[in-house]
Amino acid sequence: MVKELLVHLRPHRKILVVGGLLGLVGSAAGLAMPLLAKYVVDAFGEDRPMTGPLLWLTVAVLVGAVVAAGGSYLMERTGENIVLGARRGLVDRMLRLRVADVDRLNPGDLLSRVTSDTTLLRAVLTNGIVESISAAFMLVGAIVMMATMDGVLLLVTLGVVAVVGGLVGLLMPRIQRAQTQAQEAVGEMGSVLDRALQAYRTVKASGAEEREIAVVADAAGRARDRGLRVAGWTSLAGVATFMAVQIAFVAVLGVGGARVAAGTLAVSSLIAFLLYLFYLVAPIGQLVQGAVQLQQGLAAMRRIKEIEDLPAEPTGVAAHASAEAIGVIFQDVTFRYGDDRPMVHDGVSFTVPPRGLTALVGPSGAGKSTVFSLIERFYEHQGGTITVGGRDIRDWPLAELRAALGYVEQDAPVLAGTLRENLLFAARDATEDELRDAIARTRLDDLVSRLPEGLETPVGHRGVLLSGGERQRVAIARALLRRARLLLLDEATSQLDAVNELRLREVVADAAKDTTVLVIAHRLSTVTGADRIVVMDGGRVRAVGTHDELLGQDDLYRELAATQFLAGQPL
Ligand SMILES: Nc1ncnc2c1ncn2[C@@H]1O[C@H](COP(=O)(O)OP(=O)(O)OP(=O)(O)O)[C@@H](O)[C@H]1O
Repeated sequence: MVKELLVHLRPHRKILVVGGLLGLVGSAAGLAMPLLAKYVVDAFGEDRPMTGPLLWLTVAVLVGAVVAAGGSYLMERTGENIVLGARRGLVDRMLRLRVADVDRLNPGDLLSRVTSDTTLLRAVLTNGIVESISAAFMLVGAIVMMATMDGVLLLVTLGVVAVVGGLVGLLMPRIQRAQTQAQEAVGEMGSVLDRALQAYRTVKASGAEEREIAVVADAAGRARDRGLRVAGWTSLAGVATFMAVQIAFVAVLGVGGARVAAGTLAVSSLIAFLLYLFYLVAPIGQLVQGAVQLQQGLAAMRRIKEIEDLPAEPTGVAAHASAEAIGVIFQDVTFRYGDDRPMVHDGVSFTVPPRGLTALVGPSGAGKSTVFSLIERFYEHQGGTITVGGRDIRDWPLAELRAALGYVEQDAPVLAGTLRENLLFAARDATEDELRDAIARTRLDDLVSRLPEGLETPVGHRGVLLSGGERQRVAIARALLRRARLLLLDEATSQLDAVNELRLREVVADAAKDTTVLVIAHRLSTVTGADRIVVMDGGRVRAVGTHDELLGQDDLYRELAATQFLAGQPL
């Protein structure tokens, strides 16, 4: 794990070395001060002029302060760049993960890894490692200087420091464990908050505000408790450090005083030694702090690595080869969402020829949406073959396959931004004419003319300013602009008003003239207009035919048509 931490440091090593050197120069200037103070005291005792030593002392203070400030700025800057690098890497990986892996993860927890864990990384990489190096330098420097003053006093000091160092070392694994738990708690809090915000309207409509607030507050409380545990162990390490220096101070004062009385040690040497001893406080504190930060960084690194280690989908840019409609063939396809999950597709076979409208119908849970997920290769089917455009789906480069498909989800998500940005989301290079054509084909002209700023009107976070029917038409326009060769449309289950429903039907029928349209149908009007209907039940295809054929042949279809579809038209 330490190696992984260093990987993040590598690109910044030059600047870190410069910053580190500046820190060292600053420390060296600081280190020289007790010595210069000794000269001042000696000069005072020996009646020599003090101007020289005093001048040096002032120069050392100034140089030390300026150089240390410059070094610390460089380090902070590098820290920000390291966080930026880690965040970019993490976000890049997150958006390329496989859908199956994202299903298991939680959006709120993922967010906390990008925001909070990366910040911890900064502390360990800059303050932690670099300041620890300069602290170690200070420590060694101070010890060398102390050795030149008096060997006996040095041994007394080192003895005390070693005992405390051992004790602090024992605390480190506990700090790391507590920090991991604290970060997990922050992730959990993100998850529950995300859940409440995603279902914001449902929460309000259910009068569940209090309950949800309590759940999030609970999670926040857990994060606090675990944070406190980290603080507890860290404080203990701090107390041990403080005690070490105090005990050493008393011991040195006792032993040193006796040696001064015996005439084996000069008073100035004892003063300088004691000053060095106090100089040890900061670097020892810094080293302990560095070790704590290292534990925190390792905990954060573990959570970042968990995501970075997940496999990513292959990347690639799809050349838009053709806009020719393509068909789909499912042949004895088997699929389940996990080894311990039930079969969702248990030998699904059907053929959708190029062009025309094919409707998928079946009771809830029959596996209809899964058909779309497999065509988009959000998941990999386990048995049988899926052929798209005459080519096994596994032989398609992923980016090329998805470029050939248009996918309209049931709740047709609209992203924040303007209507234009939403329409061009899947086809950034579409021309103004193509855009106008898609708007006309999806009967969105009304909407555009009604919106205060037309296409440039922001449609709100998740498209809250649009109706359900409008959102679906925007999503279809998006798919058309992508010049989808196969349009996968999961029809909204929500009731649409007659005008919206008619428009949507016209749009779909229109698209089916030159594109293959596969629609998960929830409306009778859709199936009556379909060229063919595939009836799914319990992970299998039980019948294929037109509406009239199926009414005569298939009991389930007859029942579905009578009960499940909206009875908008007489049978
Ligand atoms: N991401 C997933 N992970 C695990 N199981 C899933 C996942 N998506 C769907 N399932 C399960 O697979 C089965 C088929 O789901 P699917 O969404 O394909 O059905 P459907 O026919 O589209 O149903 P509906 O009309 O209600 O949307 C269901 O039992 C569902 O619980």
